[in-house]
Amino acid sequence: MTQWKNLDTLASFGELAKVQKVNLVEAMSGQNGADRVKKYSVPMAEGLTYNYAAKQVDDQVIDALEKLAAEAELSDKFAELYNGAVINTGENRLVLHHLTRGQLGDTVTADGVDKRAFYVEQQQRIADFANKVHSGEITNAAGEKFTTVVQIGIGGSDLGPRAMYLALENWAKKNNTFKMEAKFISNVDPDDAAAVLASVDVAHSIFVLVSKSGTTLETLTNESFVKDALAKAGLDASRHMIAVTSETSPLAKSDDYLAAFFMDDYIGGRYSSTSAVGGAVLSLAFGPEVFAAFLDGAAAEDKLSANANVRENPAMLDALIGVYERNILGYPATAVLPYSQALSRFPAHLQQADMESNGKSVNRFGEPVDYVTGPVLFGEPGTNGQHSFYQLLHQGTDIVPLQFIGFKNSQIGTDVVIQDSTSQQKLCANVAAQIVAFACGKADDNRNKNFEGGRPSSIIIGDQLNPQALGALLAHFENKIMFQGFLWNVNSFDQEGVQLGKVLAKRVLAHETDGALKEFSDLLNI
Ligand SMILES: O=P(O)(O)OC[C@H]1O[C@](O)(CO)[C@@H](O)[C@@H]1O
Repeated sequence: MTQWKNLDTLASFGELAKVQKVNLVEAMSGQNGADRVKKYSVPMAEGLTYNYAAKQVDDQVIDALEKLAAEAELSDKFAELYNGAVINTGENRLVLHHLTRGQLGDTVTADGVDKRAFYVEQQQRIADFANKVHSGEITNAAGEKFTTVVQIGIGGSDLGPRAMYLALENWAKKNNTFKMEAKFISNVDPDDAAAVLASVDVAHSIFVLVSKSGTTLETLTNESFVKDALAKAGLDASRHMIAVTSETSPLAKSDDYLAAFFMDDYIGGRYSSTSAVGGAVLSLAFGPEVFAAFLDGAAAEDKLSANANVRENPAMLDALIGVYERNILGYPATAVLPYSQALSRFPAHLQQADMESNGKSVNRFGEPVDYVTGPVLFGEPGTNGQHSFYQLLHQGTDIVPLQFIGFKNSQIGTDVVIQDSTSQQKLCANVAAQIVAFACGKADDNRNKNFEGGRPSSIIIGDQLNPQALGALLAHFENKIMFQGFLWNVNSFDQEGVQLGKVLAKRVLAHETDGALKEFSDLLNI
């Protein structure tokens, strides 16, 4: 059994603080920089590479981080997690999202069933269902094929699947595996559902209601919104809706759905993209084979994450460097910057994955911690972000460590040569330029034009964003977040912080308010 200890009680953390800090401007300038780019690079799965040359680390720092990983028992804790320990202590639950994409360790039995077999069974049921929809065996009441899939869900039941869909939409079109367009309704803002419904042909749409708990206010409200639209169109909602939920949720018992597919309480919402939550919409949109390839990529990356050798484990290394930046260097935030339009919603997904997991002030035993935990995370695709918030990143008073992602090839392959370079080359040139500009800066006598440099970044580089690479990328970040939670000794798998707002909103709707809550309710005309 591993020991769960606060970060600041670990001797190796004290030692880490004493290691000489790296001067990133010097480290990344001239031949030094060139050598570091070659040296500080580690293979990920599916042809991806994690390069940390422009991070504020050197061999001494990495040695100290290795000791920290060993003392914090990161590898052993991961093994306990995938072998079925109750890692989510807050909710007394196992944490099994890795099992949705592969058998990493022992057979895990819970609720009397082999959990890997359960997840595979659900994948198979979804695959059969999707194939029947595509072949026209399952149709609308008029016997016509469904052409669009609309997912209804919020948080983890929206962000991951939506980000993954957008990431692969153009790839699937280019590779002739695109089956159906997908749309997403998430916000309880009525304009969200109304606009999506106005943009689809409801008679040929299949709606996927996704809610693990089956009780989320926004999702149930949007379900009613959709049912109302179906009824107004003279359609039987139960011929147009499927549900993805846990077997214990109220939705599981309902006859309102054409079919129901299951995840369980051991899959956190923000870790559910590789479960039935992502599986239904992605299998319908792209075919089950594409979803299977995505799972393969995630499984391959999980295997690397199980390697106890920090220098060969990109997720663990990334996590350790992130903790070094947060707790020793004192940086408050991090930005995820994919130079890939297809990853436009990937930062939004990671925002939930990271901030809902590690935005905690108490440790696993409910005791306050005396150190900072999860950073603020934000991001947008490059090069768009360069024309937006990069000013602050280059010359602002805070140093924000950056996580770039880039691909050598586009997904569609259509390109144009302007001024001797393609758009893809321009995209890649920009990310290379940004890494060096952030790290090295540029001295100028005019202070307004001076760049201090010393702003750390890493980059994940791949050949092309395909289903396998996307799976590996997702698993990398999920595992990074998990390792950081282990280091901070927080429970990364509950989210009590979202409850208070929900309770107060219910009170407002029941008109049970006083004080400031009543005044704001009045101001908003509720
Ligand atoms: O799938 P459900 O149960 O509707 O939950 C949706 C989301 O709500 C949250 O519980 C936060 O409010 C997330 O963690 C979760 O992803």
